[in-house]
Amino acid sequence: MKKAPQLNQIREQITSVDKSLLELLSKRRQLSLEVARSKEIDVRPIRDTQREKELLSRLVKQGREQGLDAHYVLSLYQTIIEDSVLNQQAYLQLRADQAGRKPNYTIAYLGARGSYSYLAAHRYCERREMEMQDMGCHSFDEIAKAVESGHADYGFLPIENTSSGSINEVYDLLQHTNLSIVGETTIDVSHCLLVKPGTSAEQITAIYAHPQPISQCSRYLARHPQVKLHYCASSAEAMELVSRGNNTMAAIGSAEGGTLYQLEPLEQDLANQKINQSRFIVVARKTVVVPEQLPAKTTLIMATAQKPGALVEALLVLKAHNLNMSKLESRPIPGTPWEEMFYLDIDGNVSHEDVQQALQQLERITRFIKVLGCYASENVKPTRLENSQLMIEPNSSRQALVNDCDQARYSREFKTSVTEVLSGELHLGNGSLTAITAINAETLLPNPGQHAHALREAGFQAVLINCLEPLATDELMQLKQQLNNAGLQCIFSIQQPADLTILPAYADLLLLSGKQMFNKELLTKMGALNIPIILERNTMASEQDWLNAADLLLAGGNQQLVLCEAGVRSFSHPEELTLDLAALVNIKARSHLPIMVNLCNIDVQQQAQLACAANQLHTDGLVLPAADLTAQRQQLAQLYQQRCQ
Ligand SMILES: O=C(O)C(=O)C[C@]1(C(=O)O)C=C[C@@H](O)C=C1
Repeated sequence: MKKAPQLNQIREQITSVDKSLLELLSKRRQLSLEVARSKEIDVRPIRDTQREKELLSRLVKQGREQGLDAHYVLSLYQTIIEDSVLNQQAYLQLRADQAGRKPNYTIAYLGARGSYSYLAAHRYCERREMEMQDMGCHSFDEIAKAVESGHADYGFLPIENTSSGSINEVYDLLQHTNLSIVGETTIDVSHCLLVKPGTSAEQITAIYAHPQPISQCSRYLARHPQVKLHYCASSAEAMELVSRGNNTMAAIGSAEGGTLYQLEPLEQDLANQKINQSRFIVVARKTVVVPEQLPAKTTLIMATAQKPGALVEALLVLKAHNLNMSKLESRPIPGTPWEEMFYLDIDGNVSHEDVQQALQQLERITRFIKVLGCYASENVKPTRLENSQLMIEPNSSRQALVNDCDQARYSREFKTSVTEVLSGELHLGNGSLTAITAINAETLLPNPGQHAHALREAGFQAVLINCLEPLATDELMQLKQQLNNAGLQCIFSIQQPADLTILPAYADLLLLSGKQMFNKELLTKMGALNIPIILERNTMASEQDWLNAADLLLAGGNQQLVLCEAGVRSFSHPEELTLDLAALVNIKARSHLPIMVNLCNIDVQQQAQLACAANQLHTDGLVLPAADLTAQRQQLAQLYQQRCQ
């Protein structure tokens, strides 16, 4: 028998190859900095996508000759180029700020060493070769105060997470502080199960974690129901507790943070979502000037006039100046019910003419407007290659994994005209507002005919029926008939796979509950139906997850699809849902599918105001919970009127 080569010898060779790879990567970084120096003198933009395309297509070709597949080479180099661009940006920004350079900087952040905020701050400083003195704080307010009072030079505040959405507390804080946003940074949040060395999985009886990681790892935790969960104020506190404890305890945190507490990762990638990232903003007392060559982002807050269409009017100003809005968020103004403050991120430099002009125009049509900061954008969009360049060679097993993003069925590239979904008098996607009310079957059943007419008269076009208990087929039939007789469409919600065996026969439309959004089998089955489907977003789903689910459904053949935003989880109040209004705008830009908003799971106090905001942003439909019909009739009249203006 042939003798197997010695494992140790092969590993030694791998170690030596890895060392050479790192040396080469370091050399490439140095060269990239030389390029930045040359661009500083010539005043050329950092990003040169033409050069990147040439470089990537050559590398993909050379990689193939070495037996490496195109996607592997492409994703490796996209990471390398992102690093190169961010280093060049950091270098040029530093050169611009040179006059104010200090030997070291005090950085205020949430939690203690090892927390995700600490890691973000650490990485930010490392790239800028800034000596960091860390100042852990207990709250966002404490961070702001530390910077305002001069005890810290910079503050790091988490602003959004790909799984749990915007962090409202930080947005609210920005309304009251005079600090400026001077930078941003995004980190991968990779949750691990951290234990004391020598601990085995069977020994663990308690897990310590911050509520945010607990909600982001819910599926992993559900697989271990016997383990007791302990909520902590920060990931750092959880790690500290475990480091002082015994082998029955584990913490959820990053592997990097764990090393600071002598903890080892027993399991990795615990989060429900594969891509889990957090974006932080950096605040300081003084503004910075972003050099010409850097892609800049300007964040502003504004309160629009109290009249219908005011927000759209403001957004049209940005459009007229060709300014892209990368984020839109709304928050209530404390003490002024029904009024809200909008937060906008614009791709543009505040010192540029187009941004200046847009701001002046906005000043004329808003009640309040303030620039929170202009800073270098760290959103490095990867350069893509043509699909033909990435075509997988025959016999490659990776072919099935190719996700042809440019040709995604939900995208505007795939279909230029907006999809219109018609069912009876309900018309979604034609620019008008459709109003749907959500009611439990038990409420409707005693007298469905009378109920249906009252709902129609109040201004609704459809009823979303929730069945708390399974209904008999004659009851289902009765509900549909009575609603249809009153001119209303009947929507049933699919909460679990079994619902699909009965409900389609008695519904005009079906709503797939967000809870089932990741259920591929169910998506495929609903894609095979010839009945309009409303696809609700899962509270933990990113926009891309949601669109991917839509794509799977469309692939089944059913093109009568409507998306429905129903709220996502946020950092500050993970137990409550936050309506993601920016998703409404983003999805409309990316997809031809109609999109509506379900307010049933949102805090009652905020529903009226959010309905107004969603209407101003041209939502195709609104789902409102059952309420007093006279009040709802008035609300709908106002919304329809607002829409016509
Ligand atoms: O060639 C350049 O101009 C560079 O700045 C280097 C580099 C790279 O890392 O390869 C980085 C950014 C540019 O967009 C293109 C290429």
